[in-house]
Amino acid sequence: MDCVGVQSSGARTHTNGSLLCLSTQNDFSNYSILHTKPTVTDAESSRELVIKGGNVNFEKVCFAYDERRPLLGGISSVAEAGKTLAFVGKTGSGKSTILNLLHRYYDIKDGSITIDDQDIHGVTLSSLRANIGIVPQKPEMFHRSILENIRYARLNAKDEEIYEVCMAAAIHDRITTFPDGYNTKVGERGVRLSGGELQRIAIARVLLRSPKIVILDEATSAVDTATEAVIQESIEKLSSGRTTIVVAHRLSTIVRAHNIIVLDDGKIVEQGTHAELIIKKGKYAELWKQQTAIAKQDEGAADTSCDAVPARLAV
Ligand SMILES: Nc1ncnc2c1ncn2[C@@H]1O[C@H](COP(=O)(O)OP(=O)(O)OP(=O)(O)O)[C@@H](O)[C@H]1O
Repeated sequence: MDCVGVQSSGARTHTNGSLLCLSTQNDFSNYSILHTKPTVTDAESSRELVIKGGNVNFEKVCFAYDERRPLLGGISSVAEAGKTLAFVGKTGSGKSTILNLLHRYYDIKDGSITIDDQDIHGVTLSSLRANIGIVPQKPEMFHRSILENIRYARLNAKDEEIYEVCMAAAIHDRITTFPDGYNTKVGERGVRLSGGELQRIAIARVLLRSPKIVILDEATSAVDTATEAVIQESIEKLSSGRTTIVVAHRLSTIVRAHNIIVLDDGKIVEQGTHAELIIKKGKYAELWKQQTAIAKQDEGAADTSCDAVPARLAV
């Protein structure tokens, strides 16, 4: 996980998906979680993951955080090599959980997830995570400069390479407007940066590492239309030539996805391209109608009909 170990002034541990940040001023022995055995570990027979195209296959995936409350009830779908698979659905439907399972923060209860025909439970965690780049909802930053925060993704990257990925992530011009430019300190956990800036810096980090598979958990917070357009531009650069699995809250960011899965209560209720789902006039079309209506209220410009995709978003 990109965020593990990023805070030079603290310690982190990651057991069963929970993340704990501790100050170095504390006596760690008081924290029992540090002595907790991780529940997700390498099997003795684990091999290194070998990426060919980056085909990700979810096969009847079942999962529950708590046995008494089943969450995912048999999710099957494929993210084809180099293509984009998007998950949408109401809050709590299990979208982020699917990303957590792919990254093996938790192990699935039933079914399988394979990458290029290799079960993710049969490969080493380090090789799995090295081949998947994550843009999380809340990117982790450490209180250093923007340059150092991005270089964290590849320690031997030259400054010029960092500028390049920032240009691709549509954040370079913004950074250069800061008085200290790339040397700007981001504040603890990046508090001095806006949500949109943090997301683009996280995209730049992944671009620097250049993995074949990318996971993008879109931030829920609303951004204005102009920011959305630049974020969209950077996401397109990120997705290009990579298998991309996106959890989307703003449907406008996934209209070009090759397949969109609509989840409800941990089950797939619809799937298809944006155009197919709009024609279907089901849950996705309803959500699209609601979001474009809100955009119209905000901007006073968008067309709210399900049939008309705004030109900027045309498939
Ligand atoms: N670590 C956890 N332990 C127990 N329950 C969890 C955990 N993480 C998530 N859940 C629960 O699982 C359900 C699905 O959560 P998940 O984050 O996957 O939903 P989501 O569709 O991504 O929601 P959102 O759109 O709000 O981000 C929710 O009811 C949530 O409360």
